[in-house]
Amino acid sequence: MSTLIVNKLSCFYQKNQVLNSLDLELANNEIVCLLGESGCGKTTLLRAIAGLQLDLSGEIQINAKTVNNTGINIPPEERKVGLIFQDYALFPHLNVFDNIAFSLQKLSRSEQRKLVTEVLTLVRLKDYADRFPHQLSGGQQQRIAIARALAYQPELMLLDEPFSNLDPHVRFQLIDEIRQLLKAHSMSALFVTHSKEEGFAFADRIALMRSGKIVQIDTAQMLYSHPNSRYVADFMGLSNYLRVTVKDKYSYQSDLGLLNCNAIIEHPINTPLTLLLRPEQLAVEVDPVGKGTIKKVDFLGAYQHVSIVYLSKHYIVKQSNHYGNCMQLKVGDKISLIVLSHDFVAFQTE
Ligand SMILES: Nc1ncnc2c1ncn2[C@@H]1O[C@H](COP(=O)(O)OP(=O)(O)OP(=O)(O)O)[C@@H](O)[C@H]1O
Repeated sequence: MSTLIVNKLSCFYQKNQVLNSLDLELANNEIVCLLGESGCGKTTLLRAIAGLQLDLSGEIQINAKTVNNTGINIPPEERKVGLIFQDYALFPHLNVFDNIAFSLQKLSRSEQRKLVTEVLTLVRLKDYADRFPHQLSGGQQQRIAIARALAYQPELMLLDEPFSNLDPHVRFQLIDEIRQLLKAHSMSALFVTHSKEEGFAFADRIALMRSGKIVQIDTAQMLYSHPNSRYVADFMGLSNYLRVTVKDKYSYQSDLGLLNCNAIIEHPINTPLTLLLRPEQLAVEVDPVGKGTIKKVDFLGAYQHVSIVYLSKHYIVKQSNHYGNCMQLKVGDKISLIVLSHDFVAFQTE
């Protein structure tokens, strides 16, 4: 069963369409990350699911219950979603205990005490119940915000850039902890971030948004290695593009020679296509009669990026520094450029 189904969801701010017939499905116990350029509608989508957004059309189901559709708009407090924001949103005048107990007012004091202790234990801050928010570090405040959301026993967690105020060391430790916590409690989560690295570390799948739509949803590995468009390819990492024509079912003809494919090419012979070549799918060899010239070498420790012009086209090649032996390439060196064997991704030539 799915925890969340979003079906043809559209949203307008005045005449400005921010969500455009968007579809999304989260399986039980699945964590999905929404990535996309600023302004593409990520926060609006979270707000719509939480019940905080007006002017919606389309359907939203949470655990098979329709919370939004024509004539249906279940209020936020009845949707059983936990919300966690970037700024923690703790009440500054309440201590940790009361911050968490705030949404538990229907319970008796002893029930509240039991639940608060339980969730504080989960986030490893059992001894902090009497502290006030200003007496906690950013990471601790965020864990309290998470404890408060957990105490509410939500069916779905919605997290809007929850880690962006934290320094990198605390951030990735917390990402790891919260992921384990959500998984241990079989909870699904939808998570907004600007950071691909956070998305990779936290989510099972990444949904890449553009102009109010999800353009591809898959594991981070698939989005990187098998993007369905140049937009996704470029968003996920550095890309080189090479014009090719289909020579036969198993090979392409290109400026870099004949490229043999592992899989059958579905396009007819002579179709012009554009191949995606990640920098690590290329290699260089110093060659005094090579057709390429090195323009720049950026040494980055474990690897280096080598910028090349080959037959008037620019390429970036990544060289791993496996044994501290990054090749001693110099600007101006003549080289030949080699395409390493891999599963090719080809797009229609624009
Ligand atoms: N209250 C509002 N009134 C009018 N337009 C709004 C309002 N809130 C957001 N928008 C517009 O809706 C679009 C989507 O905003 P949203 O905050 O969902 O984007 P986002 O992808 O979360 O952006 P960011 O990554 O910068 O946080 C933007 O163009 C924004 O300017």
